[in-house]
Amino acid sequence: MLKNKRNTILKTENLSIGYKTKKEETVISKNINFELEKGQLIGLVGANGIGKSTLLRTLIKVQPALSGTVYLNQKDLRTVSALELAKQLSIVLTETVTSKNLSVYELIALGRYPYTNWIGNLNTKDIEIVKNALELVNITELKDKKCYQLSDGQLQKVMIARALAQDTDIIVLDEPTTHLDMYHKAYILKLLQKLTKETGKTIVFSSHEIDLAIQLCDMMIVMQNQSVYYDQPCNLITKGVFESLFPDDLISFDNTSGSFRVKK
Ligand SMILES: Nc1ncnc2c1ncn2[C@@H]1O[C@H](COP(=O)(O)OP(=O)(O)OP(=O)(O)O)[C@@H](O)[C@H]1O
Repeated sequence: MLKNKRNTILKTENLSIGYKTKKEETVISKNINFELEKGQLIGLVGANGIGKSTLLRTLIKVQPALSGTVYLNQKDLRTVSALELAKQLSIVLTETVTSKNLSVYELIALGRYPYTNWIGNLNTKDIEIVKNALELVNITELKDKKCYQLSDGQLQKVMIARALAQDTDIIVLDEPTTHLDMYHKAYILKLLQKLTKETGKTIVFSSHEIDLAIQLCDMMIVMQNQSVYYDQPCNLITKGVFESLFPDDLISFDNTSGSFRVKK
């Protein structure tokens, strides 16, 4: 049966990512091909330094592709203006929250910037969307707190609500579970899963929480030295992709439980 391509939100075609100076080009990864569909939760995993952040930065147009193409809603990313991009794609980078003096409400309201006038006045619809974002992430009671008063887990939820207020088709998060305890790692990823189902948005996140990603994601992008795999977690397990993710001297992947074990 032909797949319904209309649901594709973001697509890469023979994408090659890396860094270029006047003297040399360093290819971090190449032949990257995937199609992210509406309403899916997608986890991006791989060893330290393999290129996850480089890939995410290329997808959000912070750095150019070395070759190949990224399509956002069928349009070549190179031709998407900054304002169009802000209406279609939002980014959650908790490490870079510079405005911690703002209240939670004010920070989330900033998510409306692609739609408001230059003073940032919110109309009735904007206010409704901000309220809805607070409710979806279950942080309405935090709305008057200053961001510097929040724990890492609470701040992560606020940043997710800010991205929801931006009301884009796709939300990209770079390591949203860093600094969180086991419970809150699972909480945040489960929240992302719930949001994809309730809002129909596509959510892509990079993470070192491979076990959790296997349990919660619809699809996963697995980066290895020679290849980038894109498939459902169960298919990736069957193909043995996780077994070759790390050197096998310390940890091994258990196919039955879908998790890593330390070798004793
Ligand atoms: N600005 C840069 N210029 C040149 N090389 C870079 C730059 N930033 C990162 N790299 C290199 O690109 C490779 C991939 O780095 P990247 O940060 O994308 O990996 P990662 O998978 O996100 O790593 P981690 O899991 O440790 O965060 C590394 O070898 C890194 O040294």
